[in-house]
Amino acid sequence: MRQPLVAGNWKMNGTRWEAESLAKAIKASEPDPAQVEVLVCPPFTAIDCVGEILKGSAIRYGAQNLFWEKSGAYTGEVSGEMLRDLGCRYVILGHSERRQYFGETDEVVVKKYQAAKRAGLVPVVCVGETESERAAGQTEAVVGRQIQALLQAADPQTWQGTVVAYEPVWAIGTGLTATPAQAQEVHAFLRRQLAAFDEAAAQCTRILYGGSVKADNAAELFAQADIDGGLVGGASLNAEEFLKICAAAAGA
Ligand SMILES: O=C[C@H](O)COP(=O)(O)O
Repeated sequence: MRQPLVAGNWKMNGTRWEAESLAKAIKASEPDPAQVEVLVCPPFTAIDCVGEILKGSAIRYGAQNLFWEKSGAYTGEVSGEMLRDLGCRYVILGHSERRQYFGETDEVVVKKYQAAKRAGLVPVVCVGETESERAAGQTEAVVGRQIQALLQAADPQTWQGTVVAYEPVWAIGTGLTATPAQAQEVHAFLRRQLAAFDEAAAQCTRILYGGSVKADNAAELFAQADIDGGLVGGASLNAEEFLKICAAAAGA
């Protein structure tokens, strides 16, 4: 039995004051942690203050990226060890926006995965195809390449906890959600890849869906057998909407 996880990716949004207000509002109506695990990933600048707000709560917080070295002359970068020092439990890796705007390759994502594990962070590794790749019938080829790059470098002994997020690029921030059937098909494909890597990993790994998840479509997505929660962008910036999505996961 996999515990549902709903993760809010706040992306590059919000002042510290706005982040505090959002965290307070989510904490005020905190979902039952026995039913759903809730994670928020503020921008680096707000991690510390959100962590303070969330003290005493079961809501987890994490980051949206890291650099793979522990420390050194890497201007502008932040290491996994620094994130742990801030109390982060999770880190999102390989988001399509990082692949698209910052040139992150599968190789870079693997290095970041290994750095997250070294630092004791739980990686949330994102995969997903573009609209043209889907139209060309390449969804499994693209998503398969992305997950295989990771699995070939990973060790089943240390995989435990790792979260995978399927985010079709064409559904991110567009209002176009994959249908539950489309999402389930890719999630089942990913779970088969995990089974070939390690049967226990296939059973335990939470595979989240991301891409225009909203309160009104969350329940039918989360009802799919291989969808274990969501990675939520825009809708995670509104506490009421985000909490409804968490409630949908709790009830799945
Ligand atoms: O990380 C979250 C995803 O990019 C989804 O974003 P969205 O919910 O705004 O489509």
